[in-house]
Amino acid sequence: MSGDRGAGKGAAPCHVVKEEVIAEGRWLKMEKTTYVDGGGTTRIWETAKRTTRKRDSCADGVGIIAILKRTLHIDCVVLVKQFRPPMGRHTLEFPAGLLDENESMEAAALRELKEETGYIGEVVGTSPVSCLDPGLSNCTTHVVMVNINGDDPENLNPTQQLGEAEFVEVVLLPLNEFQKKVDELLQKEDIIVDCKVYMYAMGMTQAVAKPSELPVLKQ
Ligand SMILES: Nc1nc(=O)[nH]c2c1ncn2[C@H]1C[C@H](O)[C@@H](COP(=O)(O)OP(=O)(O)O)O1
Repeated sequence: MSGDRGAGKGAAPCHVVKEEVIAEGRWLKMEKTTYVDGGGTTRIWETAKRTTRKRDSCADGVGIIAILKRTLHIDCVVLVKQFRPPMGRHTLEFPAGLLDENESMEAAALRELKEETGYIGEVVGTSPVSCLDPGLSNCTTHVVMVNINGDDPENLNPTQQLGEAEFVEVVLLPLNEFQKKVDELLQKEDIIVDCKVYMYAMGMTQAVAKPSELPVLKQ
């Protein structure tokens, strides 16, 4: 991006001046953030934060892209459906959860996957710390890629380890038709899909799109 208002060369250094807590609960707080914008003007932003972020941690939690691999089966993406009070309805999400004190993202991902789905997996990739809704909050996550060996005896009858107030349904959708199957589920049920899940679905569709679908080759 070029010009005076961009965040690049020549822009005034944007920075936060102060953060004042306006309201605080058990899990969340709201702050008034005073900052200097790219034009050098001091402004106010309303910011939501989790109260649970651990000291020395730059992430609040982990999200898990878990692929269930079984002999003679199409690979499946492991999703969870649960009632989310802020949405007032059920959501379709990747398994996810908050980091415990001194817990690595890999350990948190495998723990949350076991708790929410019953599956035991193996970490095959991790994302850098990434923001979730930066216009609203400082919430951050690591996305952790996990493979599940569905032929392993410990994964034949997966048993969730849910807390008393947790009601999580596991949903398996085939990777090769992922976007189509998500769309079908959304048509059938009154649920809302998490943005990360739908972006993954769109990305998978794009990744397997045939060269003949390029506009220049389409006749
Ligand atoms: N914003 C929240 N409000 C609550 O009233 N309770 C909350 C909030 N965020 C988390 N929690 C509670 C719910 C669970 O008991 C624990 C841990 O949640 P976790 O499983 O790690 O994460 P999610 O799957 O994203 O809920 O925190």
